Amino acid sequence: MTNIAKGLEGVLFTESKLTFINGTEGILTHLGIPIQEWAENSTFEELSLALLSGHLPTAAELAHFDSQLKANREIPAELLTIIAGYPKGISAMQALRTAVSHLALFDADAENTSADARMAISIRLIAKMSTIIAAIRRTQQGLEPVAPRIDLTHAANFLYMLHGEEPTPEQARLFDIALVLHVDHGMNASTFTAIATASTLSDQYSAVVSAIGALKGPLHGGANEAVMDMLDEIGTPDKAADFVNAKLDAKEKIMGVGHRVYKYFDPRSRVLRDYAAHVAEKQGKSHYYQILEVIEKTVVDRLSSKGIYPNVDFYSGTVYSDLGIAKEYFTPIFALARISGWCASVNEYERDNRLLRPDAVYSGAVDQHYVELQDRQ
Ligand SMILES: CC(=O)SCCNC(=O)CCNC(=O)[C@H](O)C(C)(C)COP(=O)(O)OP(=O)(O)OC[C@H]1O[C@@H](n2cnc3c(N)ncnc32)[C@H](O)[C@@H]1OP(=O)(O)O
Ligand SMILES: O=C([O-])CC(=O)C(=O)O
Repeated sequence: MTNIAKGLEGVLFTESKLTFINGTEGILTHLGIPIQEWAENSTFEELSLALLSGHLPTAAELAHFDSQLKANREIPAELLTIIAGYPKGISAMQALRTAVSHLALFDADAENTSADARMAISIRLIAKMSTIIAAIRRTQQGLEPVAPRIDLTHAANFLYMLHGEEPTPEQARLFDIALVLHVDHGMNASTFTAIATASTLSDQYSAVVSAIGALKGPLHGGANEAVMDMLDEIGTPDKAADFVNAKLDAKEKIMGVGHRVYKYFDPRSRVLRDYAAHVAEKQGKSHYYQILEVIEKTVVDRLSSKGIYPNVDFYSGTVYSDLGIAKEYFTPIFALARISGWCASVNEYERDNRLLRPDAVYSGAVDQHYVELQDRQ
């Protein structure tokens, strides 16, 4: 009997120096540094550069990278016109996937797959992703896009372009922490997809467009929006426990919980919960946070014996919602952060590339012969 690793669970296909996860103890590190330390001390810009370069950058390296990102924030005017012409009411992830593909058409070097070109395109993509997402949101609302500012951090500039007004320093920092928490996560489905595409020696844009498609699904990045749908469906905290129990009795999944690798609390969900709690406390407990507290307790009571706990998507939506972000944009925001992890992982893999090509056990018919159309039953 041949063993099949369904869902590729536990299959090791490469080495990586970027991210380590211990799923039983709920530990996540980047370059050996715990995620909690990155969240507390670092920024999206710094973690992105650390993963792209493989080391903790010096102040001069970080300043240079920051200036490169700022210089690359603008997107072509033609692309803005294309984005503004997308049909109204489309899903934000569909729009993002298409817009990044369109962006490649305006990059004369898009199909250059040398290591230097991949790095330069990575920087352009990281910088422009925020401008694209904000432009999609605003044009979908019938508003004018807001041009990026170079005097703001990556996080603050995104909120500024999205809302058309500068965030407070506290809002900008909270959003930056959320980005830091989402930058990378080992061989998750979208990173694996990006690597699989690049392993054919396809270009960086194609790898990222593939990854956006993989992130979109509700079993992966799309779960953050699905959590908010669930909270809206539940409505009030007193209904949360019954809702969860009924779902589990019907053998249905609760969104934002469970993970292929973590069989304990996802450490990112703990950081996000603390911030969500802090904001809820300050603003008078938001009903979303209160519902999540009940869901978490019910899930842990019923499913911790199966290793099912809240994941990163569980609390992120309440934090974004507190920042005035519509739920359709939660998954694009995941992409806004993960773009750095995708690019860093692709660039690392490409240094010693081998075509990714797994196999399947054939279980179909054998010894058959072609039957003429008129002779078939
Ligand atoms: C950023 C991220 O991608 S984090 C993940 C985001 N996704 C979600 O939150 C969606 C909800 N969660 C899930 O669907 C899953 O936990 C996944 C897809 C994340 C991981 O799935 P897998 O490792 O393939 O586990 P699988 O789906 O096979 O489930 C294993 C068992 O746990 C149960 N289980 C897993 N997740 C859940 C859940 N969210 N709610 C209830 N039960 C669950 C399954 O029903 C199954 O039970 P069984 O053995 O009795 O049949
Ligand atoms: O690692 C995974 O499978 C999913 C995940 O948490 C992530 O991509 O952040």
